[in-house]
Amino acid sequence: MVPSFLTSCSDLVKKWDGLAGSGGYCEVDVWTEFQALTGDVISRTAFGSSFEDGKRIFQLQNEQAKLAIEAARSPYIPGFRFIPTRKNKRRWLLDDRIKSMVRAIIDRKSETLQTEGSSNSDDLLTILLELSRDKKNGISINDVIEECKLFYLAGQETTASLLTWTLVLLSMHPSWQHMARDEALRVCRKDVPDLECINQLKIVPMILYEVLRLYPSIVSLTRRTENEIKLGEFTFPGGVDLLLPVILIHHDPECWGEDAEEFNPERFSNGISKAAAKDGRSVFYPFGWGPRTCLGQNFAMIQAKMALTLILQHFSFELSPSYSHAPYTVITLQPLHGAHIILHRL
Ligand code: HEM
Repeated sequence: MVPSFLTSCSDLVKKWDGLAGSGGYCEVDVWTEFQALTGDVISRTAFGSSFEDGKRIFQLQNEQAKLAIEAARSPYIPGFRFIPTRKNKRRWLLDDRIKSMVRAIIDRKSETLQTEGSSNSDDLLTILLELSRDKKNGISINDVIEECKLFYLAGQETTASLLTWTLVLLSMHPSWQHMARDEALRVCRKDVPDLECINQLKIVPMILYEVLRLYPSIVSLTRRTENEIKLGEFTFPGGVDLLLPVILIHHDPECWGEDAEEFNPERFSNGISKAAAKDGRSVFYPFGWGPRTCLGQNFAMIQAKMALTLILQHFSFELSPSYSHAPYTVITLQPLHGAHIILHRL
C-alpha cells in the first residue's frame, strides 16, 4: 500500500516541478490534480499491475455517478428510468462496459493466480479473489466487482476533497503552512517520507483533522431506525430515516467553543477526545461512526500525510487571484470553481 502511495505522490510532485520550469512557479487547479492522484493510488492498490485499466473503469464510473445524480435531482416520474432516453441508454451502456472491463481484469488476474500463486501481489483484487475461492464462506464474483467499484467511489473523491481543502486553508493561514513545513523538514528532512517518519508527525495530523472538521468530505450521514428507539428526549418508531448533519455539528459553538468557525488546528494538539468542549469523539464524525464507520480512514490519513509532506518539502503555495471560495456538495464537499493555487519551488 505505502509504495503505491509513494509512487503516485512522487509522480505528482515531479509533474509540478516540471510545470514550475525555470521560473520556479506555476498555477494548478489542485482539485483536478488531487482527483487524478487519489484515483491513481486507489487503482494501484485495488488492481495492482492492471491499474491503467482500473483508471479507465473509474473514469466511466465517474460519468455514471454524475448521470445518477442528475437523475436523482430531476422531478420523479415513476418508471422513467426504464424509458430508452439518450441519458438512460448511456447509463445502461456504461454499466455494461464497467462490468465487462472489471470481469476482464478479474479473468486475467485469476489466470495469473492459478499459474503464479498470490505471493507476489497484495492488491485488493487478489485478496477478494482469494476469498471468492472459498466455496463455503466465500463471496461471489459479482460481490468482487461491487467491492472494487465501492472502494473507488468511497475513497477517491473523499481523499481528494481533504487534500484540496488542506491546501486552500494552508494558503489562507501561512503561519500554519510554515509550521507544517518546519515539522515535515525536521522529521523527514528532504528524504522521501516513509511510514516511520509519517507516524512521528504531530502538526500535520492536527491540521488534517481541523480541515476535516471545517470541511468534512461527507457533510451528512443517514441512518434508518429498525425498531422504536429513544434518542435524547425524542422517541422514533422503526423505519424512520434520520439525517446526521455532520457539518453543522462540526461548526457548533456549543461543542467547539466560540472560535468554532475559525481554523485552529491547535485544538487537536491533545488528540480528538480533548479537542472539543464535550468529548471530541462524540462531536467529530468525518469518517462516520459505529459499525458502518469508514473502512478506509487509515488508508486516507496515511495517503494525505504522505502527499502533504512531499508537497511541503518541495513547494510553498498561495491562493491564485482567480480563486473564488465556493464550497458545494455533490456527494462530497468540493470547490465549485476548482481550487487554483500558485506553487513556488523551494
Ligand atoms: C478523507 C477521506 C475519507 C473520508 C472523509 C471518508 C468518509 C467516510 C464516511 C463518512 C463514511 C460513512 C460512514 C458511516 O456511515 O458511518 C465512509 C464509508 C466508507 N468508506 Fe470512507 N472516507 C474516506 C476515505 C476512504 C477511502 C480512501 C476508502 C477506501 C480505500 C474508503 C472506504 C470506505 C468504505 C468501503 C465505506 C463503507 C463502509 C460501510 O458501509 O460498511 N473511504 N467513509
